[in-house]
Amino acid sequence: MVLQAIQYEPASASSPPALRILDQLLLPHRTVYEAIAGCQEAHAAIKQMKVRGAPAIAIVAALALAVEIGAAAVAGKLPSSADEVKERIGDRLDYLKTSRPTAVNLGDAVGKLKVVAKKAALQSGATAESVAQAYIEAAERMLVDDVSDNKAIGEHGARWIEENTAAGRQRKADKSHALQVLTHCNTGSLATAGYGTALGVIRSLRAADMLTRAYCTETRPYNQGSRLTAYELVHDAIPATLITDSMACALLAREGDGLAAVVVGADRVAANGDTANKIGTYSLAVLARHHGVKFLVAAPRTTIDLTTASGNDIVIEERAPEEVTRIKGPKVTAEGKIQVDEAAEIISIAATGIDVWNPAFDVTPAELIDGIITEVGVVEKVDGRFDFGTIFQRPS
Ligand SMILES: CSC[C@H]1O[C@H](OP(=O)(O)O)[C@H](O)[C@@H]1O
Repeated sequence: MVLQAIQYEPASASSPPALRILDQLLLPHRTVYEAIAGCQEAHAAIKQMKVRGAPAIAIVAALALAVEIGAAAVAGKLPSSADEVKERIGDRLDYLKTSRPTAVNLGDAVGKLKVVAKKAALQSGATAESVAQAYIEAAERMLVDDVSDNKAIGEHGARWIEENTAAGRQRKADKSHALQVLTHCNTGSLATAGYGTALGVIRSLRAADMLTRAYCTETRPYNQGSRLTAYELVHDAIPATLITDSMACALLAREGDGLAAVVVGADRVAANGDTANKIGTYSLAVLARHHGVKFLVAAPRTTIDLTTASGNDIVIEERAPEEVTRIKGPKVTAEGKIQVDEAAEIISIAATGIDVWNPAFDVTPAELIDGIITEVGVVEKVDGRFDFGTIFQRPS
């Protein structure tokens, strides 16, 4: 079974495109796909984090509008002119962009897709249908491009670790040596269109027989690590160990050179390399630096935001207190049987009346980042500074 956060069927002669998302609030014990008929459903699913992950959010938003437009076209209910379709596309994309603020991929996709619609509407002989079709094709290309980008990220990251870490060099020379990696949150097939970014690096290391073990943090409070990354690693039969977020320091102290790198994803990389990622990432970067372990960010170029100067300018989403004070999951019998077919239990784990701070992300300063792995190569600091100028000229 291929793990897919997103299932999409292109339009046929008689039926519009169809989109379904895997409801990640029910993973790992229940696999339920939910149909997304348009922008409202997509906005709600993204806001509730039924689907999450910077690339996946952008792709689901883009495809939800493709489904909406495709359905209108099949029903003969598109606005009558090319310009009206272009305006409708712009308005719906602006609405989708409000679903979550921190990940730049959504905003990047919105900007690019608006340009597609604008250019299509300016074509001589443009019609409502031609603008609609141009948009749908561009949205569908995002799904395909993301998987190929992630596989390239995986390869670049694996090669960098092999060449730039003691464990990598030892493991390449002698397979009796261990090479372990620690990752945070979920950056795999459940956060993207497939394969993943940081988890893509782990997959590529494993495919090259370089990886002996992956460690994943549980990533409180949403538990992307224990519910999603652990699920992906078990699914792929990659030797892996789950730790609580608070165990990371003891792990780095225990594992020494055998732990080659901490590899994480990103939601927004600012122009100076400061990186917003899941809450807890910054503390891992500090620990990695203290223990002499490489700290790597894996992200496609669509996550690099040259219009945001530094981490100080990144809006950090704050989420509901209940995500911290409650946990939800299936009951477990005294014999240890997980009751997946019964309604999930919601359990309070905090004192009533306590104030809660629940930022979904934090910012890791560029100074603590050893490399940013993209689909066109690994960017390292030169004279202490990241310069992304060249990577946007490189062909994918
Ligand atoms: C390749 S996913 C990037 C990023 O998205 C996750 O956040 P969330 O689960 O809240 O959408 C996490 O920060 C990942 O590193």
